[in-house]
Amino acid sequence: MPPASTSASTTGVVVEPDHPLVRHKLGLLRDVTTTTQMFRQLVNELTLLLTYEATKTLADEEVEIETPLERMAARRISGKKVAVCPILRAGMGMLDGVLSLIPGARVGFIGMYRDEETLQPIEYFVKLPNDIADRDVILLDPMLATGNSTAAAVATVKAAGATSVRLIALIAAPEGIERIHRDHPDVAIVVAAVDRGLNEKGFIVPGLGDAGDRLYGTK
Ligand SMILES: O=P(O)(O)OC[C@H]1O[C@H](OP(=O)(O)OP(=O)(O)O)[C@H](O)[C@@H]1O
Ligand SMILES: O=c1cc[nH]c(=O)[nH]1
Ligand SMILES: [Mg+2]
Repeated sequence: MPPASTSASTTGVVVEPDHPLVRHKLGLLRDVTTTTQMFRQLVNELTLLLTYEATKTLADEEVEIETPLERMAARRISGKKVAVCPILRAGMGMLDGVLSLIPGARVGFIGMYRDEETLQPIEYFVKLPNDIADRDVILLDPMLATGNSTAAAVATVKAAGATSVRLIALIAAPEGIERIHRDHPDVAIVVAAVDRGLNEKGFIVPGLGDAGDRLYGTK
């Protein structure tokens, strides 16, 4: 018998789905010979798989429905609605993947790039749903490197009233995870892989390079 209502805490959890499809697609994504077109498609597919993981803790409840044959108890997502917030640019590549599974989600945008010298984030655009305080927020960014950008984005949505925040990323460095755990221990992280670390320029190694440039064919 399923519970009448489910709602699990996501506090501080790092989920790395152990799945052959995730491993296979991530290997293709990292490969330097992968084309822009293929890269975009893989980001979309990986995001779909990670969204399945990231939404496992959304609350659901019992509802009575009628099939063509009889009445039955079904389950329906309850409680807060979702706001998806990509961190521009690279997070935009993940947006359609989430929206194809949660088509009714509201979308907020956080424009941010990291200064190449200081590795500090520079915010250049923010547009969030007015009722973000009442929503489960899913932040999207393929790369969690130093964690400076994600930490700033979490602060931005919290300043707007958000109290439930998750991050979906594709690759993280241990340094980035530590940073989020330290500054925002309530934020759950779902990531396809945690890599070895950062190089002297703050890039994740082995990583995949610059996610935004690979998504959009810049540089
Ligand atoms: O964890 P951090 O050290 O902050 O690094 C990660 C950030 O760097 C990349 O964005 P970038 O600055 O390249 O902007 P872009 O998406 O416009 O390319 C990436 O998409 C993250 O936002
Ligand atoms: O490895 C990295 C680090 C930051 N941003 C990226 O796109 N890649
Ligand atoms: Mg970039």
